[in-house]
Amino acid sequence: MSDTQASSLIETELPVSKSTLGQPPIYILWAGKATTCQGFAEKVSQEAKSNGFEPFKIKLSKAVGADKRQHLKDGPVVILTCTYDGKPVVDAVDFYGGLVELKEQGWQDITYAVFGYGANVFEATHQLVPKKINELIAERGGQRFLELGEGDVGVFLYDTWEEWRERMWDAARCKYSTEKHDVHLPKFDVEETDITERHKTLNQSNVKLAEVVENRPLTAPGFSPESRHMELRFREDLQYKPGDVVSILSHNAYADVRKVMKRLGKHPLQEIVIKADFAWMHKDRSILLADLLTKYVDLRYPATRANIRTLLQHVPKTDETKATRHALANWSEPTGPGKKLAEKLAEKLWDKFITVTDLLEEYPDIKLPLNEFLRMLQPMRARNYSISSSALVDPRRLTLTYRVHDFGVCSQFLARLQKGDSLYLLVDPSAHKFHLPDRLDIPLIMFATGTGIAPLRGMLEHCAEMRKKKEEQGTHIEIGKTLLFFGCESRKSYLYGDSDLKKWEDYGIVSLRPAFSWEASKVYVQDRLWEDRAEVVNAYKDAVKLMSGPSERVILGCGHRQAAQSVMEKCVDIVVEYIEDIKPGLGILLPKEKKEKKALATQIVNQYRNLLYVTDVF
Ligand SMILES: Cc1cc2nc3c(=O)[nH]c(=O)nc-3n(C[C@H](O)[C@H](O)[C@H](O)COP(=O)(O)O)c2cc1C
Repeated sequence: MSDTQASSLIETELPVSKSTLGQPPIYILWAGKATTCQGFAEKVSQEAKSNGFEPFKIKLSKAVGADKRQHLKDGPVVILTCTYDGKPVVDAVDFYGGLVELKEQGWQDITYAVFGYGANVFEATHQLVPKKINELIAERGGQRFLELGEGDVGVFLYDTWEEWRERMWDAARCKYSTEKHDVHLPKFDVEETDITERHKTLNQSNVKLAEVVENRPLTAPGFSPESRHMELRFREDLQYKPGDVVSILSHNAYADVRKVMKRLGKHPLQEIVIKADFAWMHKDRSILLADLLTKYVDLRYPATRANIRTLLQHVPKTDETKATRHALANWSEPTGPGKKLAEKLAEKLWDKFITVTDLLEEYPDIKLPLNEFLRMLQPMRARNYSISSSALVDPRRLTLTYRVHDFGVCSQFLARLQKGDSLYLLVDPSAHKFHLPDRLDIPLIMFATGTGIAPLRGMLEHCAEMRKKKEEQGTHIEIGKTLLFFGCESRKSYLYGDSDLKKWEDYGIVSLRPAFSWEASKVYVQDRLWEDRAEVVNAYKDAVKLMSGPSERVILGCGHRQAAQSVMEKCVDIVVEYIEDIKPGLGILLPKEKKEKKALATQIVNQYRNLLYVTDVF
């Protein structure tokens, strides 16, 4: 804060100690109830120097009596006040009373102007106090240097005030022969703190700012769970490959924050000082509780059994709380006869995503202090999402394909974002090399379920864009045709099925093999794979011919763990049936027994895992 700013905020008392700057003083006498008048006084104070005056702000209550008045003669006096029910406000009562009772010319040699504000709905007493002060001072010998200003809180209050103030300065400068000059008015200066500080606190550095260009549903209206497509635009070029992931630090929904505050009986504006050493937060840091709950902790993390034991400790041991104690004890019993029930309930915690807050709501008997609640929470965790685009299209663009989970902090946060909103995220090269092979002419076999399509969509976009770019240059690039087995619940959740995937199929990049498990035919992705196994084997054989080594990834799967497992099992069956095509010469060595055949095929499939076949499961 500059000196000017600091001084303008300070209230003074009469007599004032004047500086040696040689500027005449201006006395700003004010009294109001709320902040209106304080703001007016502050404004005059801030503008004084540039009009050649040294400002002194004084409450009207401190300007009562002859001894005080005698110090007001060497500069203009500006009086700012209002009326309540025809009467002065508390801080103006003595001043007003003194003025009414004053018999002699006590205001002689004092130059003054009054600005009053009030509401004209109070017809009978509208502006009564400022008007009276204005008249009485004149009667008591004061010299008015400007007519009364009358602001109405209902209409144009600040216009009236600004115009009056301008006239007041003109008149004051004229009377005291001061000059208007440029003084550095205290700037309304703010410094923006590093917005990525939270990311650093939560162990995430090098985040990049992106703007939401699009955030639209991919599933048909009314389909649940909803999946969405988000397009982001960055300020700088990105270097990512399809298959890479981004890491996003989200916010808790305010509804969740409010639930906690209400249950713990905390006011929304409660600030706290962190006294314990949370690993992820500085000691002695002061922070708005709502801010901490919104940004730093995960409010949707299921309660642990240790959490429930802590909750149990905070239930008073009375007869009335017996049922609560019994219920919580069932939950947290790790051994003994209650173990089975406890395990079942613990599963429920995860199935239903039951949080500490949910338990607090369910059991009002728990009297949990705030520090204990905070201690139980996990820090907000960044969530990873596969990139579903290719940087080849535009290095500043990146798309995400995500499902909105009922209990998902991050997916719900993403779903709330709108076009034009911004978001920080970390673009992280994929740890497990879930990438396209270097040679794009190798045909690929892809499996996806649900939003597992994300990285594969990016890869297909990459292939399509590569071909398009070459065509634009008048050259041709051989792109191997991908077989995409895509498991969806129904056509309503066939993500990109009628848009991008269709477009790339028409372009010869991909051959689509959707499997709809909720439709009458009930086809799962592994069923479709089995149906088309002859083509899969042919594609595999074509790929092997072009491969430079066994670590070229030609089979890529992304989706639910269970689906990936079923696909692997089907691959084993395919190897059994097509062993001679897959491993020429091995056919005759294949054992006769079905079980042993399968064991050998499983061995072969496992051999290629993470080499030729990579999966990304969730
Ligand atoms: C209870 C009440 C009584 C008021 N009486 C009067 C009045 O008699 N005359 C008038 O001009 N304004 C009257 N006002 C309007 C106030 O002067 C006006 O709202 C002003 O902005 C309040 O200033 P403050 O921000 O210092 O509280 C009244 C307002 C309230 C709430």
